[in-house]
Amino acid sequence: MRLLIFSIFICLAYAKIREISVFKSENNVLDTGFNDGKGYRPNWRDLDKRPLPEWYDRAKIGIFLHWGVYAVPSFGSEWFWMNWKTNVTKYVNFMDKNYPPNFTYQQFAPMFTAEFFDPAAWAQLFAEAGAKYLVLTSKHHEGFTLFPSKRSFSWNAVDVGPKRDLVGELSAAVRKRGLKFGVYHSLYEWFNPIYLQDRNASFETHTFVDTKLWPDLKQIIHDYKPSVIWSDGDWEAPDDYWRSTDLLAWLYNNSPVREEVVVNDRWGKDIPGHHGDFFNHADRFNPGKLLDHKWENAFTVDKVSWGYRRNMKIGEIMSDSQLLFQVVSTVSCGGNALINVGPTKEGTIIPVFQERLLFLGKWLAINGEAIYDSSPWFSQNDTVNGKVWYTCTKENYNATHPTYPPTANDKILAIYAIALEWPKDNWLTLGDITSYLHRGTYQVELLGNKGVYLTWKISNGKVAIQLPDKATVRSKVAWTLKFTLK
Ligand SMILES: C[C@@H]1O[C@@H](Oc2ccc([N+](=O)[O-])cc2)[C@@H](O)[C@H](O)[C@@H]1O
Repeated sequence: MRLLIFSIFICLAYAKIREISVFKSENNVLDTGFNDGKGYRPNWRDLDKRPLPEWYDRAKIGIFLHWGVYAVPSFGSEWFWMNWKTNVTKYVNFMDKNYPPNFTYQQFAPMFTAEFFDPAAWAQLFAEAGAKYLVLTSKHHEGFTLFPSKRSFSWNAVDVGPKRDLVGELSAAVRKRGLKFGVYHSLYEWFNPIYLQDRNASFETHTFVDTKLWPDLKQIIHDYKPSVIWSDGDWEAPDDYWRSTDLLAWLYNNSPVREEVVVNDRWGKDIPGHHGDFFNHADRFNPGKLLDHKWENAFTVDKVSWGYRRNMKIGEIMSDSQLLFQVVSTVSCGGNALINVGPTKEGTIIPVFQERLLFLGKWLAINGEAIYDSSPWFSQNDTVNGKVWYTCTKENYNATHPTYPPTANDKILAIYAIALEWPKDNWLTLGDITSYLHRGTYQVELLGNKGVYLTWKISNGKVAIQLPDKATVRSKVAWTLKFTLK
């Protein structure tokens, strides 16, 4: 009898402890799904053990879209509202000059018309660009949602502006083209009074997180099943304010996307670069060397802004060669490239962005075998020729440690050297691959010129490879040599 009472007591105590790792959302309890030793516990040590879902490392190339009410003024950047309200001169002047005195940011929303938004055409563009996934801003710091949030009355794309579920339509369209669909989601909202209340309480209350943030994200996850959650706007508060580990445990254990979802690293102050399936670190992060964790270089074709700006100048837009430098150096170092463009309020992607993306797609159609499903090789950036970056492909490629150099167990199928500059005399000099070519067991060809084997000469630890006549070469801007065993 005493034993029985004791065990009942233990059970009750256990149930009480469990409650702590579980939190309540609007309509139901968000159970982290950790149960009886199964699943991930809501702590970073446990969450960090999760293997990276394979598709993500294989994909390498994604498209990022920053689309919201800021596309209406389309001036400065997607930080328009904040910059204006904090009296940054150029924004104040822009408003004084072009809008009546009492004009509010909310009044921009009906002008976000998206009348030309054609999700199938966008999806075709992204597929032709060679992208394998798309990340769309479901909500930026302004709080406007591109899906019908049940908690963002009259501040979402179905109630005002486009009068369409932009997340729903685009997710369906890109999936039809075989791309994975992901969402960017800003944790904080600049001017949300409930968030500001929590902030005023030194983040000791979690009302915003419990009644807005996680219910909205759950709505997104249930309705659109995103393969990427690209979190942002985390930096004002620690991860325990956001209840990040609870959300992630639920996401990994219990959510409908638990098999294939990947998340980035922006889950609270000091978390970036430490936790998450892949690391973004800072924006436009590109370390130029191997890292020991999967990472992603998120960068923007308009070098000044993530959101669309009507007054862009051509010199502020990445050139084809700058774009390829980012893609090639990133993939060589084990990263993915997430390439951002800002659509217009009318729902178009302007021709100069289309042109850059289609250029990339044409380059990948020839050189893609050095990019997709590739792994880092022993050397990343050639030590003699700094314009050359290496990748390789492996038999039994597995993405468990996607950013490591090859090990003794790896069978390398091909080594690729991608040159970002064509040598004036047609002889490409390399250092790091020289010892492989001594043996006479390798053959070298240029992607796009299949079956044409190139000759080389070795001296002083360097190899000079004779390239074909440039007029016969299909790639522009960057060229890939493929080294295989004969
Ligand atoms: C993708 C971008 O993310 C954030 O900006 C950041 C966030 C983090 C860093 N960082 O860690 O260096 C820099 C800019 C946003 O504020 C910005 O509007 C855009 O959405």
